[in-house]
Amino acid sequence: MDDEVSMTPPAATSPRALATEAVHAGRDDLASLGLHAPPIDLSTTYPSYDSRAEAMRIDAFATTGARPDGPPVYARLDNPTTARFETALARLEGVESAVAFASGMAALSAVLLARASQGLRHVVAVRPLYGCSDHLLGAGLLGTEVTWTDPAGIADAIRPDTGLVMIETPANPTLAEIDIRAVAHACGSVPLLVDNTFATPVLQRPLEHGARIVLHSATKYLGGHGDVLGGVVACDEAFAATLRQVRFATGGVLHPLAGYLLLRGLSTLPVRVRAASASAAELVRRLTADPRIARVHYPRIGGAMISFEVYGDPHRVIAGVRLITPAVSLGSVDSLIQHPASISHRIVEEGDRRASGVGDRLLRMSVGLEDVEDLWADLCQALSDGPLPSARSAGQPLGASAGR
Ligand code: MET
Repeated sequence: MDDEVSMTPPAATSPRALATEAVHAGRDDLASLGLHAPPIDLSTTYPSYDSRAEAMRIDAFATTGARPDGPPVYARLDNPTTARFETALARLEGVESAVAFASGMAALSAVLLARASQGLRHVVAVRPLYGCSDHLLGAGLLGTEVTWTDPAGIADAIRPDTGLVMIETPANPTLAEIDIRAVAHACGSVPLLVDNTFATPVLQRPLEHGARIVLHSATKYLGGHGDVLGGVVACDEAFAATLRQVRFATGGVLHPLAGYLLLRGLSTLPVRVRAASASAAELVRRLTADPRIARVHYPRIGGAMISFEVYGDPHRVIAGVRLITPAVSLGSVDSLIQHPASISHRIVEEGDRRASGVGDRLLRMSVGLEDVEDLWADLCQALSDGPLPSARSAGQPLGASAGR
C-alpha cells in the first residue's frame, strides 16, 4: 500500500481565473478537513483553560489588528466562517485582505472612523453616491467633513487632513462612470475608495486601476439572492488590520450565517452577473427605441443595472409591474425596480439630488435572471399604463446616454 496520502492540497502554481476563484477561494482547506461544504461556526465565545494565552491573543490583536492566531477569544474579534468569505472576496478583487461588516453602511462607517482615528477627517467625494453614503458623509454623523467635487476638481479639493477620496462607479443610480485610473492619479498619496457594488469584481477590479480601497454592499450581487445583509472592504493588510480593530470596538460584525451565505453567493457571482448583464443590454436596446422613454442610462462596462427616465408618471410604472419586484435594493436573482428620488436617494437634499442627475422621472432597475421576453412584456405593460409622451412630438432627445 502507498504511504499516507498528503492531506495538504498542492499549492496553486499559477493564478486562477476569476470563475475558478469564485468557486474555490476561501475553501482551499475543505478537502483536507474532509468536508465539502464550509462549516458554520456560530460561537459567540471560545473556551480556554489558559488565561495567559488568551491575554496574549488579546494583546496581539490590540497591537496588530491581525486575525487572531488560534481561537478568536470572542466573536467580535474574528469568525472563521466569515473569514472564508473575506478571503474569497479579497482574492476576487485581487488584493491581500478583506474585512466584512454587518452591512455596507457599517463597512463605510468603519473606513471613515479608521481614517478619522488617524487624524484625517476630511473626505473628498464625487456625486452621485448611494443616498445613505451621501448622507453619512454630509451629515457629519461620524465627525467627517466632506468636499463635494467633480472628478476634475479632486486634486484641488485635497487638503493636508484629507483621509479619503470616495467615488462610486458606475454610480447609484445614474450609472455615470468615472475613470478610476485618472482619479487615482489625482489623489496622489490619499487613498481612493471605489464603491464597486454595481460592477462587482466580475466587470471591474478598481485596485488594478490605482484605487486603494474597494467597498461593497455585499447585500447586492455578492449575496445575490436578496436574503443576506452585509458589507465588505477589500484593501491591503495594513488598513485591514485597522478596520478589524474598528470593527471590534464598534461591533458592526457580520453574522456567520451571513458569512456562509455570502461565500455561497460568490460561487455563482460570475455566472449571475454575466447572464443578467446580457438581459440588461437587450432591455437597454429596446428601451432606447421606445417612444415612452425619454432617456436610458447604461454604463460602458455593462452590467445588470439600468436606469431610464420616463415621460409619464414614474410612480405609475412602479405600481404597474407584475413580474418585476417593486422594491429598493438590487443584485438579486429576481428583477427589482424603484424610484430613486422617492427611496434610495430620498435622504439626499432635493437640490443636491437633482444636480447630480437623480431626476424625478428616473427609474432604476436591477435586471435579474428571468427570461428577457417576460421582463420586456412586464415593462411594456407597466409603461403602457402611463400617458404617452407629448414631449416626443416637441422633438426632445430620445435614446441612451453614457456610451450607448
Ligand atoms: C434603504 S435604500 C437603499 C438600499 C440600496 N443601497 C439601494 O441602493 O437600493
